[in-house]
Amino acid sequence: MNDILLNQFLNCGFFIGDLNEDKMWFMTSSIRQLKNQEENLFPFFYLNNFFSNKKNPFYKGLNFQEMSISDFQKIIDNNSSKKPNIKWKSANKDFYLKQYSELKKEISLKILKKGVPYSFQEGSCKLSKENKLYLLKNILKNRKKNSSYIYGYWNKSEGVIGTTPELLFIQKNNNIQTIALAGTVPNEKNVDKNNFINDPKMQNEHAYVIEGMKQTLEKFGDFSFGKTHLLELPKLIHLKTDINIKISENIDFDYESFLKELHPTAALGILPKNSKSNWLNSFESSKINRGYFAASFGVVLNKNNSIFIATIRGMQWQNNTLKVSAGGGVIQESIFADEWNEINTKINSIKDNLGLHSTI
Ligand SMILES: C=C(O[C@H]1C=CC=C(C(=O)O)[C@@H]1O)C(=O)O
Repeated sequence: MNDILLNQFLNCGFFIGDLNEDKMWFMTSSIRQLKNQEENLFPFFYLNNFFSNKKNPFYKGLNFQEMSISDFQKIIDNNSSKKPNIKWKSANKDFYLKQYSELKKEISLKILKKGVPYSFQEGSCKLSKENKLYLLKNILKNRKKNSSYIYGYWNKSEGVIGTTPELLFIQKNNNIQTIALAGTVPNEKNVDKNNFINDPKMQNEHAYVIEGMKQTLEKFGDFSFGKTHLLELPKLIHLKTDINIKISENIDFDYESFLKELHPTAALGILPKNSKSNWLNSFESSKINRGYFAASFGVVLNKNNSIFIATIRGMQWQNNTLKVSAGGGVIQESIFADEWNEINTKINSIKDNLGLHSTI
């Protein structure tokens, strides 16, 4: 990547990187939003919103590259960057409490088993190119070799950047790899990992995600679940189960229909997925918009190879307004104070990852 390309990338760019594989894909230069996906346009990026109702989620630029994350880091590190001076408000507790209380009512009425309320912390700052470089440098510097994915997208007025553990799926021919991820504890020195993995509340929260995924996946083929284990991130630990699906021969796999069936799973949305409950939608009709929080984001290399993630653990912006959002699964056994703590821990972990250290 030369200086001209880097400059174009910082104006308008897309990237997704796989930390386990030390591999990333990025796209820049005259990026167009396509009306529909045309087969000969591979590779392209896909960015929808949480509800998957964006009209033109396909993006194509003139320059598309694959490189190792380590090589990309060397290029980025050679350029000067600047920490953004962000004025933060406090995290929005009222917005969270309202969702939490409504959800708890629906759970007690047995309309829902699980939901994922969220909140956010808002800040203001107009991000310059040097600021974007600073955020990029930080997510690269703070990366660990684990099953997480770095991602980013921006144009002149909006953007999102972060490091997510929430893989939606990787498609390689008729094999699909996905995960169930739910149950969280801060990764602190004295954390009792055994206690965490055996905690009945955490296990239930996790089991609900698996239950929802089984219902979706059985439509596509045979699937197998790995053993539930710990995913240890720098600041948080989660319960994770790997899932593999072999797409049935009689199904002509189409990543877009699969994505729309799968997302949001109960790790980000609700269980049951097809519930008549209006809980998930109702918070969107308020003035507060999720924007790109927990949206589906992917790179489609060709018909047989794509990778999709959910944009959690990141910061998004629109003009001068920045937002760091976080959600957490709530079930019958959940306690408000613990859940609100989890939201704050997650928000802090995101700011740490981006090098925006400050307390909330
Ligand atoms: C929705 C988020 O996390 C999800 C992913 C992992 C663990 C989760 C949990 O324990 O609640 C959430 O389902 C978020 O961080 O914003």
